[in-house]
Amino acid sequence: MSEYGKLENIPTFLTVVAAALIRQDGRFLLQKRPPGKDHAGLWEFPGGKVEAGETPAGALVREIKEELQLDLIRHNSIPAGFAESNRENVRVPIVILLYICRSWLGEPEPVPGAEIGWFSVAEAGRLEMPPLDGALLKQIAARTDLSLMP
Ligand SMILES: Nc1nc2c([nH]c(=O)n2[C@H]2C[C@H](O)[C@@H](COP(=O)(O)OP(=O)(O)OP(=O)(O)O)O2)c(=O)[nH]1
Repeated sequence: MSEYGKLENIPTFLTVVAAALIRQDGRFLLQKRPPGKDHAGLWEFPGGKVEAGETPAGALVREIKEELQLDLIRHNSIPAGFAESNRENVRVPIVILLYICRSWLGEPEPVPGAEIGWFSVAEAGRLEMPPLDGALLKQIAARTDLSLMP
């Protein structure tokens, strides 16, 4: 947490950053949220909320380190798409910015209670994911190199 505190306490939308960490075989990492958090049991792209004072790219580096013990190489994270929640049905709307990352340092290690796996777009489409992730998957699938995988 930065010294400025949580943006959740201000009536605005929240910016969330997330990464599609794509392995050489084209599969990307998803993690299953541990019990007790929002979206427990659903598969998600690793990431989290941008904190006050951070840039989205800076927040991505921090979140990926916190959640997976990986060091991202900042210039290798490419914006890949976004999704936003509908203002109805939610307490605080969010905008998720998705980046594609194809290189990093380290081996992913999930936080206690979380599970990780590597999936093609087709495989991910069969997992239980939060509603906004369907839109993110479609944007990844639009990349021809990934959409052709079984
Ligand atoms: N990381 C991530 N969050 C997602 C995805 N899809 C989706 O709807 N979300 C939502 C869930 C949460 O409302 C929000 C991310 O919040 P978070 O709980 O991961 O954020 P954080 O790590 O900063 O956690 P905290 O400090 O609030 O506990 O975005 C996704 O694919 N990845």
